[in-house]
Amino acid sequence: MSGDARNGATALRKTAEALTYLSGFGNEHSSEAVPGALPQGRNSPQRVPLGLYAEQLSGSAFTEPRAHNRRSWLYRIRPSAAHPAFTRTDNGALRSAPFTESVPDPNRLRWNPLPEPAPGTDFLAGLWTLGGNGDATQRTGMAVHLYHANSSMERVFSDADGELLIVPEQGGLLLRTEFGLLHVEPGHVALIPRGVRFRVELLGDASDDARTTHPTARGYVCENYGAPFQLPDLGPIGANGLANPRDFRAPVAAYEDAEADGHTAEPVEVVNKFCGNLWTAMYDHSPLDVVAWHGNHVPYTYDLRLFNVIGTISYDHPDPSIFTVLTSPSDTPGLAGVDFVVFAPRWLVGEDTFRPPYFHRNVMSEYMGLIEGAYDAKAEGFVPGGGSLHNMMSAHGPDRETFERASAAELRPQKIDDGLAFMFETRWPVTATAQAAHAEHLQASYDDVWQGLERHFRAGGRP
Ligand SMILES: O=C(O)Cc1cc(O)ccc1O
Ligand SMILES: [Fe+2]
Repeated sequence: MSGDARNGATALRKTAEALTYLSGFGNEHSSEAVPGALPQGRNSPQRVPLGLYAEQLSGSAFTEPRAHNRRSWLYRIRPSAAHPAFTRTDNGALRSAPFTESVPDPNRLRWNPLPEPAPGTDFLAGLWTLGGNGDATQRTGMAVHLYHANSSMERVFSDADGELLIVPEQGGLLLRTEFGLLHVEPGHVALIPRGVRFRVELLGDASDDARTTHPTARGYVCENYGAPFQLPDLGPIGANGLANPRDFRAPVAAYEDAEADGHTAEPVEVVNKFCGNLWTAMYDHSPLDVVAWHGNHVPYTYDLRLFNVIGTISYDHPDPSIFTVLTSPSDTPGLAGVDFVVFAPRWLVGEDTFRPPYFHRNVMSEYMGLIEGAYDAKAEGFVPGGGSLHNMMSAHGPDRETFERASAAELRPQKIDDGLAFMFETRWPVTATAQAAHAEHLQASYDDVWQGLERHFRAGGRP
């Protein structure tokens, strides 16, 4: 990395670390980068302050119930409508629902991390689809993507097909969005709502040493075609707990204006994912030109280590739905299109209890990833940046080594704080893409982790 590039990365990180945010989940936020830019008392005045254009961005139908209604008003230098025609561009390794390249596979599958990307791979080019379900054109289902990038985006991306839940595993990210800037590090997540334009810039590792090497970024993305993620109901848990609403952070308004001092704006490539395909157009200005905004269809971040973990203080452990950070409800109450679940550091105190995840078969399909460290059901082979897929009704649970260790362990209070795992759990089976089903980094003998689980049964006697 050249001295200039290093200074650039350091400056970018300083920008990221100095950001301020608005607090709260689902709020009616408002923000202005220039005082007086936000119209007061109405959304669409005859003339918008400072000569801005008013524009509504709808994330729900106008007519959806108030509790589900999502829209924001953006006050921008140019209206979004001022752009040339989009033309098709290469989808790269991005695939969309319906997933028809492979037959749905009942086998337990596990992948190692993605291989190194070619030089100059930005976040968008680095997206690699593992699989998913539903239909992007019907706004149902979800896709699991991974990304591995080594270059900041210069172009801008938006996804008409769904919202993007970005789960970094390596490398900090600066997200420049229409609503302002967001900073995420591994252990945080970011949510870009449907249709919101953004650019991903790479910050590298938070430690100084790593910043002297070329920044790379790796992680996971859940593309949710269905209803926007919301906080789960808490039921008997009460009014507090799990992910607390005030810990979600939305950006403050910030805009790009290359023409500010009479300069000519550089053309900006804008890529739009629409019904499964990528489309591109060259804009004569940056679409990240929103000077003020208000509304509830906004991007946000959340630090997973702030998750208030609830579990047993007697015996057994609750089903992992107790670890739900965000849920996308489907049309059947209690049955999520997709849940985002985190296995955060926590104490295990259950008495006379097999403490790791139990053996089970689940009508829901579970994709699991690892952000850091280890996961308590797997002694080895499930590594940060890798992932496992336990599809509808497939039998899974602790590997042999974990089973033997946990069955013999002395049950003292034990802190699990050596890892951060997550799950995208969906009501529909996940069909792998061809590239995932035939990937070199697909593990050949995952089934073997359950080999050698010996018979201990003796009729008429205790083992
Ligand atoms: O499969 C997994 O590891 C996730 C999981 C954890 C747990 O404690 C119970 C059920 C479950 O699906
Ligand atoms: Fe499971």
